[in-house]
Amino acid sequence: VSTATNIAQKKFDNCIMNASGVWCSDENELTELDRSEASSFVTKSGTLQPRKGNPQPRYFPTSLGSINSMGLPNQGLDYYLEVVNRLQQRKPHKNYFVSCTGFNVQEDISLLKKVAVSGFTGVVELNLSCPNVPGKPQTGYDFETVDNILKTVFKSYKGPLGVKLPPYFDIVHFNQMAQILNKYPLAYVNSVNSIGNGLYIDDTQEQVVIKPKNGFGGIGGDYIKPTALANVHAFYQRLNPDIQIIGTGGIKNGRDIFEHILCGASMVQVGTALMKEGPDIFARLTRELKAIMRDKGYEKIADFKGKLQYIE
Ligand SMILES: O=C(O)c1[nH]c(=O)[nH]c(=O)c1I
Repeated sequence: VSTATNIAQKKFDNCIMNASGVWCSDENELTELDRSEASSFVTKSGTLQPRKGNPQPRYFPTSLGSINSMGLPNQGLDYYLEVVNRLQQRKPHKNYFVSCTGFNVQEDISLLKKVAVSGFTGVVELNLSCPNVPGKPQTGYDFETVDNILKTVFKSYKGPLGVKLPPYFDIVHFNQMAQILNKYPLAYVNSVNSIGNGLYIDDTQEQVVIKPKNGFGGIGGDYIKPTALANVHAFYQRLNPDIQIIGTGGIKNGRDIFEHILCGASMVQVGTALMKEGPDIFARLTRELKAIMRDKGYEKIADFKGKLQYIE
């Protein structure tokens, strides 16, 4: 059986990789991902200037997942482009993803211009869903701004580009977002980012567990899998077929990956579980997915991608 896939007409020999923000903040972590069974990696979202991010503690793992309010700490887009462009010199090289995010549409344009002149030949992921920069609204929940950003971006950036979206919780919002997204030549939509502004409490100390924002942070892990699957399938049902879906959220075993692909995902990304288990997780996940495919008689992921059945 093969777990290979294609995104933006690029071949990946495995449909499993990291989620932006996890194990991808510097060259060391990116190199560890590159050496793992993951078929690619995406960098931490790069900004125009490096950022320290929010005060610690700003990440906390729980038995069912995680809460984070990192605050977009990163080395700056230039750093990630330098690392990735060096890795992509090797023969053969994998196809890589670089994530970036600006604080307004002009910054998004500047970031993409940097990518264009850098010689990067991979795929850009524009993060529209960071929930943890105090005072910065979730771009993905401002539909007019999303429309304006994509209209402006696609005037100047001609390379393969996907967007990272927050989770939506209303059918009308799925419809409205799909209507906007279908206007643009997107390579893919990546659903979902963490569920923003959750709260986890340590009841022995009667206290929150992260410092920023009085303990409010993005939720990942088991808590968000039903929401992630719904967003993957909702967009799979609504987007025109040349906009692919990357499924992120609640993946920690082969079954979770199988379900994301059943919902329509062409690639899946792992966040919280990767943070807990490290890059060895990709060998385990690949083994588990292949075992499920063998049991069910599927040769390749196209055999079951998007084939979720309803109850008539
Ligand atoms: O706080 C972060 O750095 C962060 N945390 C998330 O859970 N999602 C994001 O897109 C980002 I940019």
